[in-house]
Amino acid sequence: MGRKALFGEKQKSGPGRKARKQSDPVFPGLSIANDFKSGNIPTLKRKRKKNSKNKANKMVKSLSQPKQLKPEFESDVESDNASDETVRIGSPQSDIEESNIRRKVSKDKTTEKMKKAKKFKLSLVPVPEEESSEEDAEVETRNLSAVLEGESDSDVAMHETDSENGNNDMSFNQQDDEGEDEDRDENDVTSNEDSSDDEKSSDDELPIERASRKLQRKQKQIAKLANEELMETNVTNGPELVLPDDEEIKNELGASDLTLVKQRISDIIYILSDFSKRKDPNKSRTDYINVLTKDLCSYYNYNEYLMERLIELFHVSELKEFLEASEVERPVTIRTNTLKTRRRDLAQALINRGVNLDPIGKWSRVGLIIYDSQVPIGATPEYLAGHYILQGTASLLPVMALCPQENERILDMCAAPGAKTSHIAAIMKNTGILFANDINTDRCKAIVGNLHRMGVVNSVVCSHDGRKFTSVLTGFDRVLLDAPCSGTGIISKDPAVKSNKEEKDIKHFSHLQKQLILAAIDCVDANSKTGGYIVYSTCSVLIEENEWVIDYALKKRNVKLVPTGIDFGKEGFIKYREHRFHPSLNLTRRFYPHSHNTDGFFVAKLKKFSNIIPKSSSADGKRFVIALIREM
Ligand SMILES: C[S@@+](CC[C@H](N)C(=O)[O-])C[C@H]1O[C@@H](n2cnc3c(N)ncnc32)[C@H](O)[C@@H]1O
Repeated sequence: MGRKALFGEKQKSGPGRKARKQSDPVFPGLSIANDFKSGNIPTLKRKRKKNSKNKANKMVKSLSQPKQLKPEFESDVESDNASDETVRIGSPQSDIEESNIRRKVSKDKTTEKMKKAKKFKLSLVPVPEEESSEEDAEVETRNLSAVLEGESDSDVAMHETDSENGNNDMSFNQQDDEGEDEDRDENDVTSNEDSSDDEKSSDDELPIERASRKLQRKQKQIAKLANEELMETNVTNGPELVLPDDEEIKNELGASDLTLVKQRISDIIYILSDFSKRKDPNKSRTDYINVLTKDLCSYYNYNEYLMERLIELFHVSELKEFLEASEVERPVTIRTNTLKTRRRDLAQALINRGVNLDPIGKWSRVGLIIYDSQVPIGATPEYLAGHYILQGTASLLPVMALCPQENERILDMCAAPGAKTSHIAAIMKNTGILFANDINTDRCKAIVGNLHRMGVVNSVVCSHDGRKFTSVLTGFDRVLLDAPCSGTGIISKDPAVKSNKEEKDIKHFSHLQKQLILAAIDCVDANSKTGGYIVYSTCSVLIEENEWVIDYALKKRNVKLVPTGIDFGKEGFIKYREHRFHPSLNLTRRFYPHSHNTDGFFVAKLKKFSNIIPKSSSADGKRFVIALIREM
């Protein structure tokens, strides 16, 4: 697994880096050849002598065989020196001139490219000091950015050959660079790149030592450049920022260009991250937060209420990461249905169909991440045969926390469309009895369809209001409450959440969740021999739908929080603004798109230790119901 299947041959886009034909040799001068002919190179060591000899031989041979420039080379010279027609280079002098032209063109272009690279790669590019470093730096920049983007060597090679096909300038530069690299390797005498260092180092220095020294020098340059850039950014930020008033913000919002807004977001975040030092003395934190809220709303299309909740939830710099990650879709993941197949076999079958995949991670034995696929992943024969289900990574976590056992009686209180139900059934190995309930009868059809396809035979699908499920059945070993929620953790899937979830919606969900969790607890038998557990989960990141609900349940019922068994994710909050939650809320887990590359998710696991409903809570319960009625 993890190996990419080769389905169809890759189109050859040109010779590889190593195999590429070198451009015609370029001679900085004839002195070496003449020296060699006269035997006047006394200080060279044996290997260098050999290299020089080879090179001189090549030079002599080349001089005796006049060559024509290659078309791509010609076009480059032509473009930069329009008056120069294609030239036959037949004399040493013209070779030298040719070499100079080539070097000039190459240097100009390399410098230009370096400037571009510097602009986009920011701190990753070394400052060019001399021609050869520029060329090395460029190659390194390409490689480094390839590494950062997760490309393999072959990918880098592919880019190079692509550029060869598509862009003569690129091709010319690369060939020229490589040619010069080889010259340096072949003959250090003519290289001025390391001359000063070479003087310092001993003649016996190993190539690897020389390379290492060169690398260190580049790293220093990178650090220096990064620092300079940081300083530059800092200088333009902070004190120079003038906060606009409401009228100005309104006018800006009318404009289609959000560049100004984006810049101000960065500036304000910069100031807020060290407020006492960077603030304008005449402005308060609230002033900055107000403008930031408006700017973020207009830039990312959120309503103000939701943005305010998120600003309260995250540190400003983390908030931006969350917002950015919520704009990007999560990777496609599937869960192997172990009732029908094994992950290894499924992976192989899908690889054979042209799917590029990997296991999700060590923590799951059934999940697979799909990088790309030549077939629609929701319509393969394996899918139709129920060998897998499309399921987000985070949605595996509540079932793992529930930890179903064979032969138990389990309730999935809000089950549609049944992804988690079928996961539970698979872990139970189709034993015991599993109730899949959902208030929405239409959505219950989806549960039935999924359970059929997946070969689940231990389930009863029913449609009741979960809040009243105690009047239907109780005495379960475990209950999963994957509660209806605002969906603030899955904004990348449903961007409408950003604008359509208002305060009243969050309040509505929070109340519904509190009612559902009490019902879920009441459905569980505290004396279950194997269980007595309730798992609560949402795909929301808001405290009102998560920690508040659990804290409420802890007060109302004889339950305690226990570890979820998931060894990643962030701890739930135990304090939030003026609120203080039960300290055990640190046992709950939060998952975020920007930190875990999963949907935003919350998971809590409760153990019921008594079936008695605390008396005080019944009075509270009445008050709660009255409050609810008033709000409706
Ligand atoms: C987050 S979805 C459940 C997803 C499901 N667990 C899965 O993994 O496929 C929440 C579900 O709760 C259902 N729901 C909403 N209110 C309910 C209630 N009072 N009782 C039972 N189900 C309810 C909705 O119809 C919706 O299907």
